[in-house]
Amino acid sequence: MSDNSRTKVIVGMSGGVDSSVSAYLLLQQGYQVEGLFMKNWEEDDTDEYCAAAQDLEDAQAVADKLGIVLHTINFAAEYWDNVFEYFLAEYKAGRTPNPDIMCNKEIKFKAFLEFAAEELGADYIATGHYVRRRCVNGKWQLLRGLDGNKDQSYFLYTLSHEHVAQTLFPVGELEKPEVRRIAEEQGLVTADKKDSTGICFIGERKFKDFLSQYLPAQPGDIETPEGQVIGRHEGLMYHTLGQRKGLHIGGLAEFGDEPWYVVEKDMQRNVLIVAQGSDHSLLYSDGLIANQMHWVSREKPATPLRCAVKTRYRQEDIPCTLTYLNDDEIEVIFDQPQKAVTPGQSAVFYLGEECLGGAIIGRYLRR
Ligand SMILES: Nc1ncnc2c1ncn2[C@@H]1O[C@H](COP(=O)(O)OP(=O)(O)OP(=O)(O)O)[C@@H](O)[C@H]1O
Repeated sequence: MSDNSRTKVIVGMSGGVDSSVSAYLLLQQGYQVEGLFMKNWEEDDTDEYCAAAQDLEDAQAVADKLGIVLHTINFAAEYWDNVFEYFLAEYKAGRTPNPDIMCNKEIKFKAFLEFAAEELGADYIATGHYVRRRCVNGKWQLLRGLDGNKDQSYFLYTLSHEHVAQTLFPVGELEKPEVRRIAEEQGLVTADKKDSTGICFIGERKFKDFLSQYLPAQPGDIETPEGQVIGRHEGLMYHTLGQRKGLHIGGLAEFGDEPWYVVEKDMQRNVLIVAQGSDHSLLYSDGLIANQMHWVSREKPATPLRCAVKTRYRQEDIPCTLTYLNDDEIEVIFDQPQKAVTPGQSAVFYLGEECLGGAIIGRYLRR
């Protein structure tokens, strides 16, 4: 086994089970390990939602149990400027952003990485993400996590091969139940802690209440694709393409009982367009246009490229063909039409186990 005792690793410790076990595994592998807890969101006085204080307490308890130092850092200003402002601007433009992807790009693999390397003398950083890496011809590739249910590569496609070279992902080689088992066996307080869900700064609050604090809502009509007004919405930003829940349409005798789905947001007219039936043709797209294309390898592959794409986390792979339209914009054509392709979300590309990179969906294509 290689001698890791001179290699310093700073583990991002969130107070969750995955990063707790990551720290433990790195110690087992003989590294010099220290933890770093980040605070990215300032709560207001009455905030009972964000569990950051509890998370810090848990991270500290795990660090104490493992006998490692836990540092703390506040990146709330960076988070606000680079993640939250983006999140608001996207919603304002009628799109559905993914702040976790931006957080990985701007905070974990920028602010955190720089701080760990420059201030804490890290040779590597580590996180509890379920992804793996491999070195091919001197270049690091990002791979899906071994546990297909937990794979988090979708959220990490903005990494470069240099980022991947500098980061260890100890739990990416394990299945989640095994991670919990290790935590239990080692008596870590996080062993049974629930996985975090949703967007961290929103927590368990109602999304609508949260967003309305920051963006003024503009009510408008709900129309059928034929232009018949069948209801009112409270603001387009509260709705996502493909959404069924929360439309409050019903009891329209002439339309029958089939549920309604959002098929378009007409930003210019402030109209929400809905259609009936979970298989309505307007829910499907043949492809998409995306921009801000990023390749983990930083080298543009030759296109057209046959690969697989995910347009959402936890989606099955969709076989597709990717073609460049210009330096930054791509067109993706699916082999089979797909439901609810959503502007603002990311399209992430794979070749087998390798996550190649991704781009932000600008619009869907319908023939
Ligand atoms: N507040 C934080 N401070 C330090 N590192 C963090 C923080 N939040 C997340 N991370 C790092 O990013 C990884 C992935 O974060 P994510 O929010 O997806 O948590 P997770 O997959 O539920 O993992 P965990 O069980 O460790 O919380 C974590 O495992 C951890 O290494």
